[in-house]
Amino acid sequence: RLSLDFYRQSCPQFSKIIQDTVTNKQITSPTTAAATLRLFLHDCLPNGCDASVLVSSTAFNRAERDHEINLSLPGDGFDVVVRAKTALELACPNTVSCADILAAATRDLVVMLGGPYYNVYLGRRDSRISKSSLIDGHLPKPAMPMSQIIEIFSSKGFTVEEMVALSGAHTIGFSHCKEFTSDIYNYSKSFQYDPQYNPRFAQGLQKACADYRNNPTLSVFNDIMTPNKFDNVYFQNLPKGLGLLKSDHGLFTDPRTRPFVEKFAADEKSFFQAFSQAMQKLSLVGVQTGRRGEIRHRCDQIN
Ligand code: HEM
Ligand SMILES: [Ca+2]
Ligand SMILES: [Ca+2]
Repeated sequence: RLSLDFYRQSCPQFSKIIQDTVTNKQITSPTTAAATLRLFLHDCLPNGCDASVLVSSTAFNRAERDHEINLSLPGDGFDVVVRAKTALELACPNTVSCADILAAATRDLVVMLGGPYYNVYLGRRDSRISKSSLIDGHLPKPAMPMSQIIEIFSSKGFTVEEMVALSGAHTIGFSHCKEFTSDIYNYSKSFQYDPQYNPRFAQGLQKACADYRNNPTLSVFNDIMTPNKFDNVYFQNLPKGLGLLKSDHGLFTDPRTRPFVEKFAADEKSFFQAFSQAMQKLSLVGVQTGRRGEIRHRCDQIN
């Protein structure tokens, strides 16, 4: 019951307001696109694309946002949604859901960085719950075995190829040192690193992260070659040992995922096609429509 022109009558300025907000925000804060794309994933995998990740905790409820895995979600992703919501409430009060804003803003930001356009169907409603305790097991972590990562995505209806395509999101953005230092910076093995890393890359990472215990904000680009461009270079990096996270390497070493890494590395068009199709599918996971859920007045608060 979602549709492309859901707001045609009720909020004809919808697309333009999102587009303007996103453009301004990305120009002033270039980390916004990656921040928002990851935020969208972290909304959609646990209990569907329903803006549950945007809700702030209260004295009575520990919200998803305060789950450990969500603490590193950057403020810019939340901020761009709030800005669009503020503008949309002025133009069309009580009409547009935060979940639709996040879905549409993510698409527009991917396109701004050179990624493919895909259709975002609209009419999602916002969740009336957000519980930190419901997150476990729904989001992938770099140290998980590939089987478990595949299982998380397949439980939401994604094939292995779609999972690999979605992981191409790591063509932009960055990761904090603590997400990969156990692999490149293993003191007990006297500076040995996981052999899947290119040795010079591993040394570079050791240097960049040398002080990460004192400075937990230290971070490294996911795609060291073209960190701000949405392209297929992420996949070209993996066979060279230039993947950052253990899960990135895993996509190349695991025989189930490797053929897709090779295909997307060789052919950007096929990556873009698979990514757009999988993103459109991601944007439909578990959506609430009709009279379920609500249109939140504020994206960080259940009505
Ligand atoms: C396959 C399993 C995946 C794992 C284990 C994983 C894990 C991670 C981790 C640990 C980070 C670093 C976060 C930080 O330190 O702040 C990260 C960053 C990121 N992830 Fe993933 N991810 C996966 C798949 C995906 C998918 C499917 C998407 C989107 C469709 C995605 C989008 C992003 C983006 C855009 C960033 C950069 C965030 C930023 O720069 O602010 N990831 N991921
Ligand atoms: Ca959600
Ligand atoms: Ca890139």
